[in-house]
Amino acid sequence: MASMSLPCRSTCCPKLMSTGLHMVDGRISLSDGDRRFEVHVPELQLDPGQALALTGASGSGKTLVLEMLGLLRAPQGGTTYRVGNADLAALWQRGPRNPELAEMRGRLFGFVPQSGGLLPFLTVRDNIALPQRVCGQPDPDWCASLIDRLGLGDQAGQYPASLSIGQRQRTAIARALSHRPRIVIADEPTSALDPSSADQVLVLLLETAAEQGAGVILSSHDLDRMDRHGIARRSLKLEAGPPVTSRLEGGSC
Ligand SMILES: Nc1ncnc2c1ncn2[C@@H]1O[C@H](COP(=O)(O)OP(=O)(O)OP(=O)(O)O)[C@@H](O)[C@H]1O
Repeated sequence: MASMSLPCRSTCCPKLMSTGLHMVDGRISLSDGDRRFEVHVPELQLDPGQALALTGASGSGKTLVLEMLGLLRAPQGGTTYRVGNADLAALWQRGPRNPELAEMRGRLFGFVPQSGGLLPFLTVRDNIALPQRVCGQPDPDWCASLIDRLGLGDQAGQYPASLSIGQRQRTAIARALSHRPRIVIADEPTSALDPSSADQVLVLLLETAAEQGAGVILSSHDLDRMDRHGIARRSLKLEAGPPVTSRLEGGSC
C-alpha cells in the first residue's frame, strides 16, 4: 500500500515547496453563450509518494482540475503552480505553444485516462516504452520490470484490441510510470472495472507509484473504495450561480 503523508500548506512547511506539487488559486472559467462555469482550487499540495482523490458530483469539474494540474489546460492569471522547483504558472505565461511547457508535461506527469487511451497500433510493450522514447530516455529494464510487476508478461507482444479492460488499465498504469514521472494523474482509472479488478488495479497504481516516490492524483466517484485504500479525499463542491462555481474544499496543515 502507498505510504500516505498528510497534506500540508506551504505557509507552514516551506521545505515541501521544493519537492511536491503546489497550486494556489488555480482557476478555470468556461463560457458557452449564457452559461458560465468556473472551477476554483484555492490551494492544493501533493507530496512525493502521496495519493489524493478528487471527488464531487458529475459535472463538478474533476476532469477540468486534472487537466489544469497536468498542463493540458491553462489556469487563469494569478495562479501559483509549482512541481518541485519548476514554476509551471510562469511557463503558461510564455504561451501555450512554448516548447518548455510540452517538455514539462511529458517529463513531470504520467497520465492514466479513464479508458486506457492506449495507441492501438503499438504492442503493450511499445505502448509502455512510448513515454521513455518521447523523453529521449529509453530504459528497457524498467519497462520489463513494470511489465512483470503489473502482470502483463503474457500480453507484452499483443495489441490493445486483444486485451481485457483490466489488462488495458494495467498497461496504461505501466505506461504512466515508465518515464518515472513526479506525478501520476488518473481520471477515474477504475470506473470501467469490476469491483475486484478495480481494487487490484488501484493497489498496483498506488504501490508502484509510491515505490518510485511519485505522487498520484486521481478522480473518483467511489468514496468507499478511496477510504478502503486509505486515499485522502478532497471534494469539489458546486455553488449556485451565475456563474456556477465549483470550489475545491478542505486542505490544511
Ligand atoms: N464551454 C463551456 N461553458 C460552460 N460550462 C462548460 C463548458 N464546457 C464545459 N462546461 C462545464 O464544465 C463542467 C465540466 O466538468 P468536468 O467534466 O470536469 O466534470 P467531472 O466532475 O469530471 O464530471 P464527471 O464526473 O461526470 O466526469 C461541466 O459542469 C460542464 O457543464
